[in-house]
Amino acid sequence: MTDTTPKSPSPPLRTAAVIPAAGAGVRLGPGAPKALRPLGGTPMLVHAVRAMARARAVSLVVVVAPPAEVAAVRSLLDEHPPPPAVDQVVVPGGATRQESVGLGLAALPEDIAVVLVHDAARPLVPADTVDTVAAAVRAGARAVVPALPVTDTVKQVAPGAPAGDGPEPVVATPDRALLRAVQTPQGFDRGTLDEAHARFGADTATDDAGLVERLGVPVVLVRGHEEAFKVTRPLDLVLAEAVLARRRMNDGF
Ligand SMILES: Nc1ccn([C@@H]2O[C@H](COP(=O)(O)OP(=O)(O)OP(=O)(O)O)[C@@H](O)[C@H]2O)c(=O)n1
Ligand SMILES: C[C@](O)(CO)[C@H](O)COP(=O)(O)O
Repeated sequence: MTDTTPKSPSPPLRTAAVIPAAGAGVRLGPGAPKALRPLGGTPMLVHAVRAMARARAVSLVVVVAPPAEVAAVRSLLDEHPPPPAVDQVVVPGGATRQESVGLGLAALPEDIAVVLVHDAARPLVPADTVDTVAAAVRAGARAVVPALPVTDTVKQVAPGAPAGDGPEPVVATPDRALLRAVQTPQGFDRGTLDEAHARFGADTATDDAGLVERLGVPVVLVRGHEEAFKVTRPLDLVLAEAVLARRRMNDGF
C-alpha cells in the first residue's frame, strides 16, 4: 500500500565558515599567534569572525585555534558574541594550514552544504565579497575563489632557487594578463571540499582550491576586494590599521 502520510519538510541546508587561525605569524615577527594580535585594539581573529558572521549567508563559524589557545579563544569569542542567528565553535588546529582546515571540516555538522574557508589573517574582507562567493556556490559552482588581477610583473625562477636571497636566473616572464592573485573566503560545495581534503590534504598546496583542482573539478574566480588582503608582514599591519581607521571614521563603528 502507498504511504500517503504527508512528509515534514527537511530543514534547509546551511552555510558555514571555517576560519583557520592556528598559524604562528612568523613573517609578522615575534609575538602572540598572529590571529590574536591586535588590530585597532581588537584581536585580528575577532575582525575575521565578525566579517563572516556579518555576511547574510553564514549561520555557523568554526574557528580553528592555536592548540595552546583554545580556551583563550573561546573566552575571547564569548566576549565578542556573533549575532544570535550565528553559532560559533572553536577547535584546535594543526601544524599546517591544510591540517587546520581539515580539522575545521571534521567539526562541521551534517546540515552544512556550503563551506567558506577564510583566513583569520584576512580580517578586513567586506561582507559583500563573502556573500558574492557564497551566492556563486549556492548557484551551482563547486569551487569559487575571490581574486584580483596581478599588478606587478612576475618572473619565474628555477625550482629550488632560494627566495630573494641573491642573484637568481630568470626562467620566464609569464603573461601578467593571465595571472590572478587569490584571496579568501574560498567557497565550496561541502562534498567537493571534503573529498579534496580526504584525497589530497597531505599534499603541498597553498590554498584549498588548489586541492579541488587536483580532483579535476572546475574552480571559478569572482572579483575579490583590495581590503581582503592578507596580513603577512609588518607593513601589512600598518595598512590594515589605516584601512580600519578610515572605516571607523566613515561608518562610525
Ligand atoms: N598551522 C597553521 C598555519 C596557518 N594557519 C592559518 O592559515 C591562515 C593563512 O596563513 P598565513 O597567513 O600564512 O599565517 P601563518 O602561518 O600564521 O604565517 P607565517 O607563515 O608567517 O607563520 C592564517 O589565518 C593562519 O592562522 C592555520 O590555521 N594553521
Ligand atoms: C589561502 C591564501 O590566503 C590564498 O591567497 C594563501 O595562499 C595562504 O598562503 P600562506 O602561505 O599561508 O600565506
